[in-house]
Amino acid sequence: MDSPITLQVYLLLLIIPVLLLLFLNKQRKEAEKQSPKPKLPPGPRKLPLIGNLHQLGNLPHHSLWQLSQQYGPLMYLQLGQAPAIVVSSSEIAREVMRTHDLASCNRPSLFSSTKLSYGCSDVAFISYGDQWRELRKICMVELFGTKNNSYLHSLREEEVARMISSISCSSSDHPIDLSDMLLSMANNIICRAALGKSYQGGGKYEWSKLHLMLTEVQAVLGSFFMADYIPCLAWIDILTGALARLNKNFFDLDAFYQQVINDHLHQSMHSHGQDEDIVHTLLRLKKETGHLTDENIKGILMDIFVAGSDTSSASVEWAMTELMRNQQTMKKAQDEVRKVIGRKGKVEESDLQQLQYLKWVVKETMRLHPPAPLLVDRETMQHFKINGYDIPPKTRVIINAWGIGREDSSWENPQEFNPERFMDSSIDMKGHDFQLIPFGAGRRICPGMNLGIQTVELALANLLYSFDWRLPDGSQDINMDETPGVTVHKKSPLCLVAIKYGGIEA
Ligand code: HEM
Repeated sequence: MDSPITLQVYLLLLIIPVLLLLFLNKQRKEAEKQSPKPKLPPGPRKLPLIGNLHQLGNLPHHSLWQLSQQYGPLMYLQLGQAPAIVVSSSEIAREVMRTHDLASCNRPSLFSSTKLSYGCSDVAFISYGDQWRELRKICMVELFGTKNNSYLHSLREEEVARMISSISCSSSDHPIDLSDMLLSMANNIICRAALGKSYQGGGKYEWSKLHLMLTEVQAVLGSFFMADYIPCLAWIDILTGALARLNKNFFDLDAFYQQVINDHLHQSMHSHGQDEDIVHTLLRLKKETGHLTDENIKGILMDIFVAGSDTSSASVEWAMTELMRNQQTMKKAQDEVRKVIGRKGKVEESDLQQLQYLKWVVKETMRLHPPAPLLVDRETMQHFKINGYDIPPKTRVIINAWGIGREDSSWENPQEFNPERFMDSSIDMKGHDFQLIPFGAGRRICPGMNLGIQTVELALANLLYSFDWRLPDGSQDINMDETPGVTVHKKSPLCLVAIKYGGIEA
């Protein structure tokens, strides 16, 4: 007797969800009719599920630049499930990073970066808001600002001098791996700034191990994209081992940072002010303000190690590469520095103001080879309009600084390496002129910009002053291929023969 009733119940259970879906669909369609569809920027057709991900290629700054030639400087893409705009002109960059900076200065919450930044407890990946403002102020005022000037200044001079002396010791018949030397120099500056006296050229903290872990982190950040773009396909990251690699890296790095912090707690704190390393400053602020957590401190350390060293070394590497391919420019830069410094023996930071041509060389290098060619992804928080197009909230913002540096309308013969183009120009690279934005612009501009620029200028000036450079016997040209990743390096290391410049000895 029960069975007809049970059948009716089953039927009802089936019909109700179907009716509900139909009802919701009708509601959605009506709502769409009432509010007109947003007018999105143009962009290429997308495939189901992956959208335009397949069009990013190995070197996304190149592929996106190509696409922008067809679809324009404000382009709309669907990256898996993430809607994104790609900005490829200085005018649109100004609109985004100045006019609509507040609406577009969030960071997307990515699976890999969230994990590595201790759940976005750092500065680079934390969402825009009060906590970001507070951490950022600590970076600008306490870590990289005038308070620490003299400490950072002496670290830079010591480490550049150390690099120059180890190049001097190499045989003038054999090529040296300049890329590797530059990376060690930049790493030593950052490690000593962060860890202070505990870090003596490696020693206790095994820099080589940390460096390997960080290199792997960069690779993971760049390649871990299934979970970041198509969450329902995250299992592919599990199968390919990306998740295991990420977990291992995080585990190793966390152990390293924990050890650093424990050791610092057992050391006597330097008095507030000169010569206080970054970890000591952060631990002091934690005690004084009660606002910082250990997660914040470890997150900021991660930012500094990941963002601070290979960006500077990559810039000098590219500058030397371009100068080797443009021997007349090399000669002008060397003549200038040798004339200004004379027989003093080394370039000091106080000399840099007089090296006008060298500064143009650095700007020109940053134009053609910004170390982070797509900056760091932002995400919009509110709706806004650019050139009549709607930009909805929660849209990723990708700014192609590499492409903007090659824009025909801003630069004459943009592919040419020509530092003289800055002769009668006031364009700087500090976020005011949107044609040249290697450090980004607006609220999220790089807080380590001054430290980065000083390191690059000082290292390059000393390399040009102290040595003449030639390609190893048998090599005709330099390979300009780039490595994929957040920071772009030369694919093959820059190997050169260094010949000590005779004009230095008195
Ligand atoms: C040549 C050297 C450097 C270059 C080219 C560079 C480039 C950049 C770029 C493009 C951004 C993203 C800006 C944006 O979103 O608009 C950034 C952010 C950042 N950089 Fe640098 N950087 C350099 C050196 C450094 C150094 C030395 C440090 C620290 C020691 C550093 C720490 C950071 C941090 C913490 C952020 C995140 C800021 C935020 O989201 O609020 N950078 N950098």
